[in-house]
Amino acid sequence: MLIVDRVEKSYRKGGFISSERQHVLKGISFECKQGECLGIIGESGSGKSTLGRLILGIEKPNRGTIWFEGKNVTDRRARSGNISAVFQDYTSSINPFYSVEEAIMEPLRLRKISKRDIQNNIDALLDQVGLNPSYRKKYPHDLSGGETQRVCIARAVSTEPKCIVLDEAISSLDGSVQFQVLELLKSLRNMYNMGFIFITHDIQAAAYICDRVMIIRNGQIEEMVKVEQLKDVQSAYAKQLLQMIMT
Ligand SMILES: Nc1ncnc2c1ncn2[C@@H]1O[C@H](COP(=O)(O)OP(=O)(O)OP(=O)(O)O)[C@@H](O)[C@H]1O
Repeated sequence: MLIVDRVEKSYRKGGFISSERQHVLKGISFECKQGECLGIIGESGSGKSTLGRLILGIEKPNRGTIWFEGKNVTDRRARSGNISAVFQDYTSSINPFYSVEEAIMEPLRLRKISKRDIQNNIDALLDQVGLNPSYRKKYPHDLSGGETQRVCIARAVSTEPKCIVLDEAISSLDGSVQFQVLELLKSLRNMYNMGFIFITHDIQAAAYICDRVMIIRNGQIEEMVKVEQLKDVQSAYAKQLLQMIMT
């Protein structure tokens, strides 16, 4: 489904006049199957979010290609409705002037779906994320963090994408709410057979939801392991990182 092929990304260091560049991703290649959940773990600044943005097609790689079902993700038609995202900062993910229903409707409006179907969809989506229809008319300031993130998730699944990039999507939530949202993601994944790219610092959350985990270091893949083998990682760096995250 998703093929990341020798992707490189660099940014200009120190403003527009500088010719020096910071190489953030240095030849990343991996594949992700339909319905698979791939965790991405790494130290702060290792390039996880940059990789997430490239998969979403928000930014372009300097070298290499990201293919989604045979099409380059930089082509909007390849990703439209097929790949969506949930970010850590749910407060800025939703327009504060949009009601819950308007926020969920946003991606659906771009598709040729009748108004009536959209309305019916909203109730079903709210139900799937554990919110009752009374939430339709609420605004972000009326919602708790967990409820807002549920709305973001409802919006992300509204087009029934094949893949969702979740970038630290549960990190800003309290412990018990984190678990509820993880459970929700797990059940939605089974319901829609969608794949997740799960970017996180939370090894326990990754172990709970992911099939495989990629450990990234300085813009390169250090190790890729099946979740059952997380405790048997090979490289000294991966061992140290996992130890550090767990304590
Ligand atoms: N738009 C940008 N312009 C310049 N530098 C950037 C840009 N985006 C990211 N970087 C740099 O790229 C590096 C990797 O950033 P990235 O956000 O991908 O790391 P990360 O692994 O997601 O970190 P964290 O866990 O802290 O979120 C950082 O040094 C960051 O400053």
